[in-house]
Amino acid sequence: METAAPSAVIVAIDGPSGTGKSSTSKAVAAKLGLRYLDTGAQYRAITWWMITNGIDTDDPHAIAVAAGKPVIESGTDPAAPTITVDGLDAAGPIRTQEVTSKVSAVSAVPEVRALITELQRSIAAQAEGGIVVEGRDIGTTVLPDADLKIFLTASPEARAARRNGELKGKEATDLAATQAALIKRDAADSGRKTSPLAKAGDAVEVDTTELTLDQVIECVVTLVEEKRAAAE
Ligand SMILES: Nc1ncnc2c1ncn2[C@@H]1O[C@H](COP(=O)(O)OP(=O)(O)OP(=O)(O)O)[C@@H](O)[C@H]1O
Ligand SMILES: Nc1ccn([C@@H]2O[C@H](COP(=O)(O)O)[C@@H](O)[C@H]2O)c(=O)n1
Repeated sequence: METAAPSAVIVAIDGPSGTGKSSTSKAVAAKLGLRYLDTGAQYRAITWWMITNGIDTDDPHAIAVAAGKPVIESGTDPAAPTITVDGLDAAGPIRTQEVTSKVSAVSAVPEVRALITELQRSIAAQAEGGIVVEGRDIGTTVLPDADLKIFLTASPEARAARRNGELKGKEATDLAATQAALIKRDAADSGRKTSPLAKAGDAVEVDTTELTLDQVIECVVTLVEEKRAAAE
């Protein structure tokens, strides 16, 4: 007798910066044979395009006018996610401090959000076996009908320590400065008018402060498996 393939499942993972969304989402998708979409990378990519094309990132009107110009493509293999802008690999350039400091202003522009949201929905719709999509507004706005919504949190201290662990040897690692920068970005992302960073009413909140990454992954895998079992 043939065993039926598990049903396609759409998982939305949101939360503030440094809570473990990318690491968790990639690992969960890989373990469960799902696709993976990093929506922050898409907002970073459009921000990088604005910077390299001389658009003033403090001018929402200029950003809105240019928003439709870049072609952003995301590869959704969790083992090797990709991001290109106009066919160019943007994976490195989108992680610079300059992009990180400007991305909240660019992502707050409604025209940018409308375009990127449409792109995200079309990628999710094409993921036949299911997908894990991570960001800030996935459960609330992009995929409000997701099968499972998770909202990751962690204390600012834990998040800053994790970020500094990543930067060690590459850039200055002033813990207080790292913490201040991530709190500032969260405040901008939570305070914008159009689809701010927020927990969906039906999301499961997981505080990762005292958990290892493996424990968070295991917790989310279990929640997905429970959803799948309930749907059978
Ligand atoms: N539970 C955890 N315990 C310890 N370190 C963790 C944990 N979860 C994630 N990390 C580490 O913290 C760092 C940030 O994680 P990650 O990039 O996944 O967060 P994020 O929420 O996607 O951040 P951002 O929104 O800023 O992209 C990574 O170096 C990751 O390995
Ligand atoms: N759904 C999302 C995802 C991200 N953003 C914006 O992009 C920034 C970068 O996100 P990272 O996850 O790569 O750190 C983030 O600070 C937001 O400004 C968003 O608006 N919506």
